Amino acid sequence: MAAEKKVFTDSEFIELQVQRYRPRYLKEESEFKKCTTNAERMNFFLNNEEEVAHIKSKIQQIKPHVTKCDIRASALRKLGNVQFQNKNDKDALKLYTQSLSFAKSDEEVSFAYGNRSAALFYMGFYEECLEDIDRAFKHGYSESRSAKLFKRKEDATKAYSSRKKVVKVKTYEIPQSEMNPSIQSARNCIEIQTNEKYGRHIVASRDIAIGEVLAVDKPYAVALHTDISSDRFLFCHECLKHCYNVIPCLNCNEALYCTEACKAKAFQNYHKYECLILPYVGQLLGIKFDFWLFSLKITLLVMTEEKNDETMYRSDRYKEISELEDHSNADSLEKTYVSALLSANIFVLIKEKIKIFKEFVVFEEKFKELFFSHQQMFKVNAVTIISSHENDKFYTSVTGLAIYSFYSLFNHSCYPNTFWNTYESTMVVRASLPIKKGEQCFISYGPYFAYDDKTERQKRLQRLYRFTCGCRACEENWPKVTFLTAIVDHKDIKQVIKKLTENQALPPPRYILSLHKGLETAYRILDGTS
Ligand SMILES: C[S@@+](CC[C@H](N)C(=O)[O-])C[C@H]1O[C@@H](n2cnc3c(N)ncnc32)[C@H](O)[C@@H]1O
Repeated sequence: MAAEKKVFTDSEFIELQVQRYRPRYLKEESEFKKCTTNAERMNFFLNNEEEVAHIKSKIQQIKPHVTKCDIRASALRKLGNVQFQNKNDKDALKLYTQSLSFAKSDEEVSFAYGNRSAALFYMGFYEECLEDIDRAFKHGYSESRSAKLFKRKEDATKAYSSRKKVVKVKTYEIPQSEMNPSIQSARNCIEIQTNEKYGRHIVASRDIAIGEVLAVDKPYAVALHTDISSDRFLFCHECLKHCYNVIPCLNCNEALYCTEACKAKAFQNYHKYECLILPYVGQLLGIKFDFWLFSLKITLLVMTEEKNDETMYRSDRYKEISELEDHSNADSLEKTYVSALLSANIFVLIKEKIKIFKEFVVFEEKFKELFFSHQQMFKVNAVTIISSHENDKFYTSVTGLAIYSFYSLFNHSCYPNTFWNTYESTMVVRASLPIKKGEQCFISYGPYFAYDDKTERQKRLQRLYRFTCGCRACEENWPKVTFLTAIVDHKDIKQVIKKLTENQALPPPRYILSLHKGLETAYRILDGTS
């Protein structure tokens, strides 16, 4: 379906739906206005028997997507063979993985692994190649073809042991001695404060030098985007790790994992439920909206989380997520109405297909409320993850979603003094300018004063995040500094980048360039420092 291929931002998606449901909203507006909580907003639709019956009948008419099918697996594998013969190894590899995701019988599974091992061999991923050969044999790879596979195993083993360069994903951990005693993900140079203007915010507890790491935050949860582009076959559904030889879920063809451990963890925690609605969710409303599956995942995680009353600000606990700002009441009533209506549809689908609420009426009420509240919270706090792989020649990127509890406390400035980048899904925040003790640490949520007018910036922040920016650049109405983009390669900028990356696990320099473009220069020019 064409609609599924387009990656909508949440606001674009909801805005389109708002137009669609306007006549109905206008009729029901005055009644809906009386709802004050997210549970009441969901129940506005779910307590309406006619509405629920209508949703159920739509669900009954859905023909679920085929999840496992040897004929399709074989066709995809053959398409992979064509790419392989044309030496397009990476395209071949993706098609073999797609084939694997559909493969039902052991024979098809073993062929897909066997063929993928050839693409991996020619791409130079010998370890992954050897893993796939073992998997092919485990699934009973046909004896008549085994000789080829044994030979590849021998060649890959030789090549693997004699290779010089090992590609390692860069990572960063805060050293034990520098850990913040009261914030799990922060270094001991920052603290959380609260004031009327900004709510909670991050402040330097000592002078911080340019390039210093402030926080290394792990997400509470992540989700691959639901766009069906073939890049999703190169990432782990559970941890977003980039992986050339993912293994499929046994039931569906959408979830693939980097290891058996990730597969088992995902299945146990949420995927055994998610898997049941995947063949339907895109068809019920004509689109598979990322926030629905992500919210389902977090709602299921919450239900099984162990209690932890520690006073430290934690990144791996739901309590912090539940306290994040959501500005539910700042959205227009019409948008809230439409979001609740769509969520109610998905909730009925969940109830029909997952059947986890049979005995737990209280659980069902809680689930319903959280399922909608999480989507409201994502609008302000969800982070798009871009994965890049500069270390190997098969560069690729994919977008996922993540939710971080500590990183979400950083406020925005159009003249930020920190920047972030992700290592797989770990978020590292560094100082891009020197920060004095007592100063607030800001990130940019998108707009920079150097490139956009104040009105444009404020409009964007209001539309996407529902607040009026009160940063220094906005309050003092700084002029744009567009010429800066022209000098990003100036040797002084290179010097700044060198300082930024010295002794750190290096973020790719192009990230710094694209994220901060000329801001370091702006800093030098405006404040006269270098
Ligand atoms: C991701 S949260 C940041 C943490 C938040 N201050 C809290 O107390 O949880 C984003 C919200 O912080 C506030 N905020 C962030 N940057 C701001 C700014 N430049 N001016 C005014 N308010 C801001 C807005 O309420 C915004 O919706």
